[in-house]
Amino acid sequence: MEIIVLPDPDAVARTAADIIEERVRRGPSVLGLATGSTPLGTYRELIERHRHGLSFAEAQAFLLDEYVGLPAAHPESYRSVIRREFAGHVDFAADAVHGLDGEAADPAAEAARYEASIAAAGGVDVQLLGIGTDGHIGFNEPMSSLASRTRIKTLTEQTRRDNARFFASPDEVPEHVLTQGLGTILEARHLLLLGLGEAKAAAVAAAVEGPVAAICPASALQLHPHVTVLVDAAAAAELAHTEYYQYTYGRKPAWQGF
Ligand SMILES: N[C@@H]1[C@@H](O)[C@H](O)[C@@H](COP(=O)(O)O)O[C@@H]1O
Repeated sequence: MEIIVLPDPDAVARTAADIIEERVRRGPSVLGLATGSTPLGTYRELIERHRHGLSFAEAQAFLLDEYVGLPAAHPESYRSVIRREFAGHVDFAADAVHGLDGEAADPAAEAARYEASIAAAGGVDVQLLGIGTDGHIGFNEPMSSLASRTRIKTLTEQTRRDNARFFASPDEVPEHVLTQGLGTILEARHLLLLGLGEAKAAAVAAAVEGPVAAICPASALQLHPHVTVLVDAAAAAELAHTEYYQYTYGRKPAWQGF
C-alpha cells in the first residue's frame, strides 16, 4: 500500500488524474468509477485533460454502486451523477459506461448480471474509491463480509444522514442500495482510494493503520497487492506514520507497483 499525503484537494485530484491518465493512454482500459463528492475534482481534472486531447474512446467504466428504487433518470441515481459529472463530458463510446439497475425486479439477478459483465470486460484496471465516515467503500457498510460480492445492502442511518445533502429531504434517501462487494472490489488490479477533509480522518486512519476488520470495510484494502491512498492534509490528520509516508513518497516513483 502506498500512502501519499498531499497538501490539498487539488493536488489529490491532479495525482489521481495522473494515475488514471497513465492507464488510459496505455491502451484499452476498464475504469471503476465512484460517486460522492470526493472524486469530483478528479473528474473535473480528467474532463480538462480530455479537452487537451486525452481520449476515453477505448475505455470502459463500471460504477461501484446504485440506490435501489431510483429510476436511471433520477438526478441522484449514480448513473445520472456519473453522466453529469464525468462521462457526459468525455468521449466514452456508447454503452461503455456500465451501472447497476436500481429498479431491477430481481436484485440478486441484477447483481449476478453485473458481476458477469465486469468479468466479461476482463476485470477493472483502476478502481477509484472514496470512503464513508464509517469506513465504507462503495456501499459496503460496516460488518460487510470481506469476501462479499455485488448484492443488495441496507444503508446505515449515518450514511443516509451523510448523503441527505444530495436530496430534498433526508426521508428521500433510499434505504437500500446495490453495491459491488468487497471481494468484487478487491479483484480490480489497482485500487485508488481518495480521502479529503477532516471528516474522513478517523476512517482513513482505521482503514490504513487499523486492523483488517469488517467494522471498517476499507481496511480490506490492506489485503490487496496494489493500493494507492491519496489524502489531503486534513484527512491525514489522524495517521500516526505520516513522516514515513512522506519520506517514502520522496524517494521512489509513486503508484508504479512498489
Ligand atoms: N456510495 C458512496 C461512496 O462510494 C462514497 O465514497 C461515500 C463518500 O462520499 P463523499 O465522497 O461525498 O464523502 O459516499 C457514498 O456513500
